[in-house]
Amino acid sequence: MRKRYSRSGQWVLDGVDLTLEPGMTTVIVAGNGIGKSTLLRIVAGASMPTGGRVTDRPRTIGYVPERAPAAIRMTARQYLAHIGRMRGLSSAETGARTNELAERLRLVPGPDVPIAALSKGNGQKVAVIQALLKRPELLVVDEPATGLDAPARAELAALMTEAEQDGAQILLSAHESAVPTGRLYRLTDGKLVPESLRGMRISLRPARPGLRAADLAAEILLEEPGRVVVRTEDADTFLLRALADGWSLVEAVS
Ligand SMILES: Nc1ncnc2c1ncn2[C@@H]1O[C@H](COP(=O)(O)OP(=O)(O)OP(=O)(O)O)[C@@H](O)[C@H]1O
Repeated sequence: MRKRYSRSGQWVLDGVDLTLEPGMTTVIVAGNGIGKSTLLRIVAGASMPTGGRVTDRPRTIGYVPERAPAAIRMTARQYLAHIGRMRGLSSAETGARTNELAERLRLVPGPDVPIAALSKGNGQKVAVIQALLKRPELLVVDEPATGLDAPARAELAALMTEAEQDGAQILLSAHESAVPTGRLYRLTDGKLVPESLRGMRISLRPARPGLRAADLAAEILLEEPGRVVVRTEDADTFLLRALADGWSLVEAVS
């Protein structure tokens, strides 16, 4: 899948290939402005990719965006009643689940005040409640740590574990400072690199055109055009062998 926001703009996502599994949490880690929200919006169906597509997306999707819409004049309960109707829940089911989740997340002062009058963190709790109102088969949470106090973060973690145990596919984004547990991928240069592949990225010029770095050494974790990723502890051995074979070093970044 690829995504850019204008015809001549940079690719924010440039060849992302990701499979989510039921009952498993997948975490995308990257710094600010790299494209985490872009990827999560596309997976949740809130935005279209420029190229490629999302296949077999489950029917019931819970999506918690990074910033909850704040300017809603309805009360949280009215808004959640509306979401419950759209998801095919009865008013009794919606009411019971609203009360349960509002209590667990400690929504203050409660679901009966206008969303616009809630604090930022409590507005975020309403965004979490709407995503979990009907048990999601796909749960997408953009930076679960943002804006919530410690007890609410812990409760959200518990709710996500419950969703995982119910067999949901879960996709989260995070910064390095607060990485939840799960299968980790780093988003870098528009691509996903499994976290187990973290190490030294080494750009090389081959000794002769057409040579592949993978033929040089067994230590390579990932080969991309013009560069490889090797474990940091293997970097010296790999580089010495490459230089001895006549390759040139262009750049090495850990
Ligand atoms: N609607 C949009 N129109 C144009 N550019 C956009 C739009 N949304 C995001 N971008 C750009 O795409 C890039 C990735 O943004 P995105 O919000 O996906 O990053 P992020 O990794 O979630 O960042 P953060 O951690 O700061 O939330 C940024 O350069 C951003 O400016």
